[in-house]
Amino acid sequence: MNDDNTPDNSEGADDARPQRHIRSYVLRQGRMSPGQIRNIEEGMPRWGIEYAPQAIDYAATFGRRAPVVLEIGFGMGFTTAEIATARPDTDFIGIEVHGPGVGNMFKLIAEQQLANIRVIQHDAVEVLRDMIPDGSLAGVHVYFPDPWPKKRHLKRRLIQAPLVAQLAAKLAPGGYLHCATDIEDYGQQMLDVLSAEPLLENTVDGFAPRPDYRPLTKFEARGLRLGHGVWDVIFRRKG
Ligand SMILES: C[S@@+](CC[C@H](N)C(=O)[O-])C[C@H]1O[C@@H](n2cnc3c(N)ncnc32)[C@H](O)[C@@H]1O
Repeated sequence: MNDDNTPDNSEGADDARPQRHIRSYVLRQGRMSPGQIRNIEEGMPRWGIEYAPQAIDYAATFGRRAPVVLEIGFGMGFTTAEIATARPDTDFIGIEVHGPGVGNMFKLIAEQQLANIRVIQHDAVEVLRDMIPDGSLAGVHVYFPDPWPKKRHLKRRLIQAPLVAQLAAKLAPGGYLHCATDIEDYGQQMLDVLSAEPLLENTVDGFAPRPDYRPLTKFEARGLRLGHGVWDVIFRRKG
């Protein structure tokens, strides 16, 4: 990632190594301020979940039984905090690889005393595979995933058939998968891939109107400044 957390144009040093799966990000450590480092050191033991190849016990993690919504790639966490504040009866697990974003998420949790957010700093693909039980989620949010606009980078996009099949399997019947993007062809890709997943059905005909519960995200605002449109895609698990 570049410093502004957008994909850069290089292939990244990790491309030469054998990989278990194609990464949807290139990790740049970026410049972590002492404050951000402190936020992570203080936040991780309280609201962090360390990656481990072991299913998360939601009740033990949150100290209650409530619907659980997973967010992939929360960026700086502002949207996550706003949604979690508006939905106190739902628990949220946010996954993000970018250190400054994770630090900021912990800062927001501490400042706003948000009891219903936990954070995992790890590749979402591995977290899904190893830590999220099948049929356990009330919803999944994937807001403005890295667009990877160059043709040779399209394979890095998150929303592709194998991941969507995995996400669908993690949803409880009736649970929803909500993706949004400001890149038109990625929006169409989202609609096509979700439509082709047998476990899912569209909540509307085609693209969804932006639902009230989704605030403007940082990357959405950036896209709007650049004159982009916005495409929301919301499907439910059948059954
Ligand atoms: C373009 S930003 C959007 C951030 C935020 N959702 C927003 O709308 O402002 C995409 C984020 O996804 C994160 N990301 C990309 N691939 C990821 C992965 N496999 N696991 C976890 N986070 C990932 C990136 O680090 C980045 O912060």
